[in-house]
Parts: sequence; structure tokens; C-alpha cells
Amino acid sequence: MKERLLEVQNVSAGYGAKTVLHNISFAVDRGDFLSIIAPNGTGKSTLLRCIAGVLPVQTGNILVKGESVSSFPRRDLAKIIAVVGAEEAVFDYSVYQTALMGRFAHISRFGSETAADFRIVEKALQDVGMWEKRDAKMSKLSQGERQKALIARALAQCPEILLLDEPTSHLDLYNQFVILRLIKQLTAKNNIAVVAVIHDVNLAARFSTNLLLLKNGRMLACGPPAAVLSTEVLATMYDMEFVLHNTDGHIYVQPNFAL
Ligand SMILES: Nc1ncnc2c1ncn2[C@@H]1O[C@H](COP(=O)(O)OP(=O)(O)OP(=O)(O)O)[C@@H](O)[C@H]1O
Repeated sequence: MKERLLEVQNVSAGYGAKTVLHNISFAVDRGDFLSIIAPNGTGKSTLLRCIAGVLPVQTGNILVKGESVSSFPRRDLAKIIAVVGAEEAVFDYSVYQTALMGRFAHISRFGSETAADFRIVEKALQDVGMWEKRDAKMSKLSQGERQKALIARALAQCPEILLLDEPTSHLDLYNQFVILRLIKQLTAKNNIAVVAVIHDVNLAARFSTNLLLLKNGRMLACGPPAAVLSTEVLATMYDMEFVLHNTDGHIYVQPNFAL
């Protein structure tokens, strides 16, 4: 049986008196790649913040490996969960220094990096295709290169749960596939779990084991792409019509949109 890594139980969350997410429940096991799909402003990033333990829930529970996320010391949680935010501020570190930050939670408080840490960082940078640019300053990179360096930092963290907020938003078509394929392969190889916010329904359907569909902060559906994607649910989510195509076992969603 697969091990449960994350359980979101009837969670409502928001900011101050405002509730953005209402009664969200789903579970993520080792090997799962769950993509969250929803219109802008629905609460996708808010949900990732709650899972990462940086935003307390208003009601409900979030369990990481069976324990409440709020019960973990930050350093311990960082050994389990790595996060790549949607628009992270970058400082004047090099690509290499940025990726090395992924090792901080694993280095003992008064220790320093070991050869194993350097090997892990090199592998992460090689995997995302940024090893050649390791000495470049983050501030001097293109947005896509920066995104790949931040993904390398998360991979260097060797997490069990990888949280990605729009990981492909700045990537070209080729790199969208390369990075999502890499993340999917690592999910299987390292037996970890991924929770990603992805706007492109077709990319999400192609790479995810499960999709979580939201509308106005509420769950519309959660399950394997073929089980949850329907013209009805997409019309409800986006208030427009869609046509679904099934090619070579993959679902493709096409907006039925008159120009
Ligand atoms: N720090 C904050 N304080 C108050 N309200 C916030 C804060 N962050 C987000 N919100 C509000 O919460 C709602 C959900 O925002 P969130 O960023 O989670 O949506 P999203 O689905 O990720 O959107 P997008 O697809 O546009 O990135 C929005 O109405 C937003 O204005």
C-alpha cells in the first residue's frame, strides 16, 4: 500500500476575517503528482502556503506524514517539504549559491557543507540544465533560467513533498516539457510526492496522476485526469465551453471559443 504523505482535511483558510478556501479535503501519497487547477484568484497559492505551514488554517487540519504541519519545527519541515514560489524575490546570489541553500536544512547547526552536499547540488543543477550557468548571478538571469535555478534549489533539498507554484510559467514550450518530465521522473524514482499549481490544463493532465479542480475557493473535483476532466466541470470552472479530445490515451482540452 502506498504511504500517505499529505492529508488536507476539511480545510478553510484565508486572511484575517476573509475566508478564501472552504472545506478542502484531499490526500497525497508517495508517487503522486497532484496538480491544482483553478481560475485566477481562487486560492491556489493560499492552499500551497497552508500546506507549507506558512499560513495557519482557519478550520480543519493539514497532516504531513500523519502529524499536524503546525507541529513541525521549520528546520524539520524543510527536510520534508520544498517550495518553489510563483514569484520569488531573488537576491544577488549566484545560481550555485542559490541551489546550495537547498542543503541548509540538512547541514547540522554548527557544521558546514560536505562533499555529499556539493554532489547533490551539482546533480540538481545538471538535471535542470543550469550547471553551465552556475556562476551567473540570479539577478542577471532570464525569468525562465531563474525558475530553473529555484527548482534546482528545491531538488537539492531532497524533499519528500515538492510544492511548486506555477513551475512552468516562465518556461518555453520545450522547457515546460523538460522540467515537468524531470519532476515526474524524480517523483517516481525518489518515490516523493508533488503538489503543483499549473494553469495549463493540458500540461497538467499529461504529467499529473491527480488533478484538484477548484472554483471560488471550493472543490469541484479531485482524482485522475481522465476521471475528473469533463466538458461540464470545465464549463463550471471557467464559465466557458470546451471540447475534449482523447489522443493516444491522453486528454486534450480545447476551448470552444469564437474569435
Ligand atoms: N496576503 C494576502 N492578504 C489578503 N488577501 C490575500 C493575500 N494573498 C492573497 N489574497 C487574496 O486571496 C485570494 C486568493 O489568492 P491566491 O493568490 O491564493 O489565488 P490564486 O488562485 O493563486 O491566484 P492566481 O491564479 O491569480 O495566482 C485573492 O482574492 C487574493 O486577493
